[in-house]
Amino acid sequence: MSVFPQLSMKPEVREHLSNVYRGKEVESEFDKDEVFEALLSCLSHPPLFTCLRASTHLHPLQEIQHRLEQHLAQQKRAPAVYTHPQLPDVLLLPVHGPRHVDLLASEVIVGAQCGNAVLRGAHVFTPGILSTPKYMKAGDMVSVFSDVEGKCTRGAKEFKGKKVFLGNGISEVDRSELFCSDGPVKGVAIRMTEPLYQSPSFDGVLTDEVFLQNLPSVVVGHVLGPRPGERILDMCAAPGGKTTHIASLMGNQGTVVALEKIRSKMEKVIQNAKMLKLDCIKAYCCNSIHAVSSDPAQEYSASKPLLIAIFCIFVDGPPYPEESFDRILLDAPCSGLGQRPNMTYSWSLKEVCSYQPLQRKLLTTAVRLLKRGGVLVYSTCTVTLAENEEQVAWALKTFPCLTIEPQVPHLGSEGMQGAGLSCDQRRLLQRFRPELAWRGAHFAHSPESLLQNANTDTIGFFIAKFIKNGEKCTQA
Ligand SMILES: C[S@@+](CC[C@H](N)C(=O)[O-])C[C@H]1O[C@@H](n2cnc3c(N)ncnc32)[C@H](O)[C@@H]1O
Repeated sequence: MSVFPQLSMKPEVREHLSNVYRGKEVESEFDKDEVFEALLSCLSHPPLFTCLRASTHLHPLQEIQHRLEQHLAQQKRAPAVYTHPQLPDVLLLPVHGPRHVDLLASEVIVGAQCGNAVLRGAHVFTPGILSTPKYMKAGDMVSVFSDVEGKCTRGAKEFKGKKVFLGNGISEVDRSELFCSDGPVKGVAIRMTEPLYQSPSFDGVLTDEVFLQNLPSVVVGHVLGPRPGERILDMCAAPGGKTTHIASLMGNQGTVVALEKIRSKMEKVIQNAKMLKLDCIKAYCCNSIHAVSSDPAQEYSASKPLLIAIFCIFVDGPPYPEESFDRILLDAPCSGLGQRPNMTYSWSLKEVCSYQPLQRKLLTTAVRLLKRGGVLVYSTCTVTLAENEEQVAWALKTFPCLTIEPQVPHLGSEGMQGAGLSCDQRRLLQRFRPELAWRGAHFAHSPESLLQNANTDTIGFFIAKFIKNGEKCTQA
């Protein structure tokens, strides 16, 4: 059963995407039109599981699983907590839904982003609320809707536009506390008691032991394969999900340099590193395109005052000499079309297409910073060819020293056709394609049948692993 409308997008973006999935080059055992329709449907629904990465650098997985089960047992509908058969630091909680929930007379409208979070188990926090009934008081039962097209004005008392039902909850605030001149009170505004998709809220739960992370993102850390004592670069780090995973896999031994262009986001990386007790992470605010210096001494003295230069060297901040990292992760900024759930994608085709050149600049810096014999992992959470397979084809052509390598674990599908890669090359890539397993409702019966879909009913995601070979890498 599909309860939500398909992901809607500008016709030009839809056509662009449709060409990827229905293109002539694409040979498919499935009906291409059905696969494309399934993609648009599954993207507007939440994935089958909530995935938690366990802090196995601090405690054994089973201990964390046990503590989580105990914690959840205090909630009314405690879901089972499964371990993942191939990922030693993952706990999976099935998401149940869509459930039957009766509509109530009082309606609260939340922004689309807040709505997406509610579908993944969150309560409604005050900044997410756009509209409430005129006389809403703390203690009132309300139905919560998402303003999927972004048309509702903040402070409205009703909304007649397109909205999607998310479930029922109990208000913890009066309306007057939400829309006052000095901003809303902080914290939870609506506690979701009957969500359409049932999944526990993890706000403030075992904060140093579990970290909410999509399953393909956890796979990225394992594919990178960091080892204790290595020097690793995460070029686009915030909020630090993958940075902290890398540091955890290294047993907090070695150095993980985390770069992030936006300062406030970089601070989130620091917070997460602290929360998970990972002090081998060194985070800096930096545009990673400029993170390489061919001659560090010259770079420091020519472009920075001496004191800043000495400070940079002392704190190990960017820029870095060529070939100075054992492994590099480029979890690139991207068009984000694989994110779930998402009911409206508002970007223009120009915006979607703007990422390919940026990703190429970042890839170029990554290749320069990587040691010979080192590993580069490139990943995105989008489903376009241009940002995924086409980037791999471009990188192989531009940097003859790069080869693509098998990935362990390989839980997704192979890379898609249409970018000129050979069959063997595509087999080495990893694409998570939820559309291939899309069934609609999340009510599998046995744990086995449920877990069978854990690796497929995920967000849309792409991973490529490269090795930089012996020869000095000059751009072709
Ligand atoms: C896909 S997100 C990274 C998610 C992160 N790896 C994680 O798992 O938590 C991409 C991040 O790259 C940052 N970013 C974009 N352009 C950048 C650049 N030129 N240099 C450094 N960071 C950049 C964005 O601000 C964003 O936080």
